[in-house]
Amino acid sequence: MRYAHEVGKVRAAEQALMARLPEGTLMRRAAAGLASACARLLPHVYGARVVLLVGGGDNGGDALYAGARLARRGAAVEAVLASAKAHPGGLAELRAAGGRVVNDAERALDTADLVIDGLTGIGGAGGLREPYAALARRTAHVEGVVVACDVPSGVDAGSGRVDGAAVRADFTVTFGTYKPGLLIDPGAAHCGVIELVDIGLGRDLPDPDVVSPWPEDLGVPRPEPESDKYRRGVVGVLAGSERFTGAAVLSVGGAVHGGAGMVRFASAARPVELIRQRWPEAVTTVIDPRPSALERIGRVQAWVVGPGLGTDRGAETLIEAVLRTKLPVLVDADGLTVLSRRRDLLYREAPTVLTPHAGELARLLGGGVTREEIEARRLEFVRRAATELAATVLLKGSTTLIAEEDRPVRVNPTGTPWLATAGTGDVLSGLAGALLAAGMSAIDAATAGAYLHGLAARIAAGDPIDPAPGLEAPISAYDVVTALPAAFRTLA
Ligand SMILES: NC(=O)C1=CN([C@@H]2O[C@H](COP(=O)(O)OP(=O)(O)OC[C@H]3O[C@@H](n4cnc5c(N)ncnc54)[C@H](O)[C@@H]3O)[C@@H](O)[C@H]2O)[C@@H](O)CC1
Ligand SMILES: [K+]
Repeated sequence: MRYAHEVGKVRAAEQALMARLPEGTLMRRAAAGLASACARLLPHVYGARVVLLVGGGDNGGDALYAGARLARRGAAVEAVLASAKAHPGGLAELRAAGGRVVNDAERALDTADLVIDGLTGIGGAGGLREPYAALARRTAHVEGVVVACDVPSGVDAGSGRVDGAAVRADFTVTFGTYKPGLLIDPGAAHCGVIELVDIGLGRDLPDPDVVSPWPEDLGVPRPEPESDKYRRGVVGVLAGSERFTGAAVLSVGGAVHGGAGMVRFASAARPVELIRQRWPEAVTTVIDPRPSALERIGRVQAWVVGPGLGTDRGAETLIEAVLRTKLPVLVDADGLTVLSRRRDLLYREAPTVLTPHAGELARLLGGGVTREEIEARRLEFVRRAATELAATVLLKGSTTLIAEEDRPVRVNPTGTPWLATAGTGDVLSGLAGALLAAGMSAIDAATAGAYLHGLAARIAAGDPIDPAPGLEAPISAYDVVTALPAAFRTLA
C-alpha cells in the first residue's frame, strides 16, 4: 500500500522527530533527497541549467538547499523568489554554492533544463495568489523537466483540490509520507511520477488516513484444487427490467468474468431472455417483484441489486427483500435512487456496499448537498457517507475512493478517463459482487473490483501501463467485460 497522512499529522510527526534532532536536520534530509532525484533526471548535473521557484515558506527552503547541492556539483542554478521572505539559511547556502537570484523569470524558465517548484508545499492554503499563480502557470511552457518539491504548488495537499493555477509536474518528490492530495484527482493528475523520500518520520507517524493499493495488496482469491462452484461463490444479480435490459447484460458480464463460481440472475421476462442468450452460463429465474421472490432464486452468497431495475414500487420491494437478508449486498444505480427515499433499509447487520457517482451520492446524503460540492471535496464526502449511511461506500469518479467507517480511505490507482462511458458502472457492480460472493470483505471486494475494472478499461483502451496520449482508443462498457480476464492475469 502507499500510505498518505493528513497535513496536521505530518506536521505533528515532523515536530516530534525534530525535537530529537539537531536543528535543520529534516530540511537537509528533504533537500538531499530532492537534489539526488533531480540529479538522476538530468543527463549531466555539471553544466545543467536549474531554476528554483521559491516561495516564502519551508517548501522554498527545501528547494534552495537542494539547489545549493546541485550548484556544488557544477549546475548553473538560478532562483526566482516569489516572496521577499525566502528562507534565509537556504538562500545563504545557495549563494555560497555559487547559485544566484534572478528577476527575469521568463528568461530563466525558457532556458532551464530542470525546474524545481518550491512555491508552496503542505503550507499552501487556498488558490495561489500572485506572483505565485503566474509562475505556476508559466511552468506549463517549460521545455525542461518540472520537479515539484513535496506537493505541486497550487494542489491542496490534504484533499487534492485545485483552485485556479497549479504546477503540472513531471515528477514529484514528496517527503516522509504521501499526502492525500497526491493520490486524489485533480491533484493526482498534477504530480507526474511520485518519489517518496524517507526523512525518518516512520515511528512518529500514526495510522494512515488514505491508502492506495499495489496489486499484491488486493488479496483476490484464487481457486484451490478442491474448489467447487459453491466454494468459489454464488452471486445473485437482480438487475434490468422490461424497459432497461442493457445494464443487466453488463452487470452479469462483470460477475461472470469476476470469478464467481455461479451467477444467478433474476428479473422480468425480457431481460431474463436476453441473459439466456448472452450469458448461457448464468442460471436465470423470471420473478415478480414480491417480497417472497428471492425464495425461488436459490442459494447465493452475495447479492447485486439495482442496475436497470427501475425505481418504481416493484424495484423497491426487491431491494427491501434483499437488504432484509443476512447476506452481503451491493447496491448500484437505480437501487441507490430507491435507497435515497428508503434510507431506513440501510441499517442492517450484514455488509452493504454502495457504488454511487457524485450525483447519486448527493441524492443519498440529501440535506441540500450538491453533486458539485461532492466532486470538489470527494474525500470529505466519501467519509461522511460511510458513516451516515452505515455502509462501505465506493464513490466513482476520476479517482475512485472507497470508505468504511474508522478505516483509511482507499484510493484506486488504475482509473482512466476512458472509463467515463455509459454502462461501465454496471460492469463494476457485477464484478465487485462476484468478489463479495467469493468471501472477500466489503472494503476489499470494492477495492479489488475498482482496481480490476480500471485496469481492464486501460487494457481495452490500448495501453495498460503508461497510457501514451494518442495511442489509446475509445472503449465500450462491453470491452471492459472482455478485458477482465487480462486484468486478472496481471495479478498472477
Ligand atoms: N516541517 C518540517 O519539518 C519539514 C518541512 N518540510 C518542507 O516544508 C514545507 C512546509 O513548509 P511551510 O509550513 O513553511 O509551508 P509552505 O512553504 O508549504 O507554504 C507556506 C508559504 O507559502 C505561502 N502561501 C501559502 N498559501 C499561498 C497561496 N495560496 N498563494 C501564495 N502563497 C501562499 C505562505 O505565505 C508561506 O510563505 C513542506 O511542504 C516541506 O516541503 C521539509 O523540509 C521537511 C521537514
Ligand atoms: K511545491
